[in-house]
Amino acid sequence: MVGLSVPAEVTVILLDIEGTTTPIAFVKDILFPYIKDNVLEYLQTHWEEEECRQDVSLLRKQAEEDAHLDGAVPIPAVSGDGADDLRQTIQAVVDNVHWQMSLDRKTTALKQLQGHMWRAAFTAGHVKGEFFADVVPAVRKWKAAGMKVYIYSSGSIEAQKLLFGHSAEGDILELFDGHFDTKIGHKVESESYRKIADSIGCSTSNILFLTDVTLEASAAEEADVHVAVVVRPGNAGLTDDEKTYYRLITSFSELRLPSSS
Ligand SMILES: CSCCC(=O)C(=O)COP(=O)(O)O
Ligand SMILES: [Mg+2]
Repeated sequence: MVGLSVPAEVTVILLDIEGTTTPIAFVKDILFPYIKDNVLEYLQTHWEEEECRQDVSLLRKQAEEDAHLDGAVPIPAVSGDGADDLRQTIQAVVDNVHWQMSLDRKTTALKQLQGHMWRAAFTAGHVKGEFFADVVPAVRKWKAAGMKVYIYSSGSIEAQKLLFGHSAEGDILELFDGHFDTKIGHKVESESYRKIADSIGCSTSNILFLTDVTLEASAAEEADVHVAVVVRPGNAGLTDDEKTYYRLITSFSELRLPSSS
């Protein structure tokens, strides 16, 4: 039978979002343009609020770390010298966000602001999370078979909960045992996967990680996590070497759990 046998020691399935559960087009054509189009107005409206202050402070710290990068956009502190100064600072934050997004950066600072901005769009029902058709039925099946299912995405945990809590298939948050984002570490660093296993309370070899990005698969594998690379319409192509080396699936339905026939 066609499919990929899940090793018997696997008790946890860890899922990436963009390119794995969800079309890249949904993120690139719906979620990201929402940020680009609304960030100026969002900052103007929420500037004095504590959550927004913290988001800007994190972006400023990130801008300091990025100062050596080509095209980096610094964010000056507000000196308190009137409306022009405030306007310039807000514009610098907008430019910084646009610059980071042009490079598809996955910094915690950018992802935190994005999560807060998407809150209004998801809760008002203007945006609904999208998943490939095989995702929800497969996750339900895995759960029924006793698997734990977690999410690990560069999108902030808050954004992940919005996506699954306000989806085209309703609120499906209950299907997941927990969520991880870049606060635990970046997805291309193997240490992140060790920390995730510690946090779940299992061994790394009890985890199967599904992702579209081979750099992430490689980092997970280095930590002794089982991996499969997910090939979806719209994903970046894989090299011939990657196609040979990694176990590939095009649908979650291809996974064969140890007890299933
Ligand atoms: C609502 S999740 C937003 C997706 C996102 O911002 C992102 O960067 C996705 O990255 P992933 O690690 O899931 O490929
Ligand atoms: Mg991905």
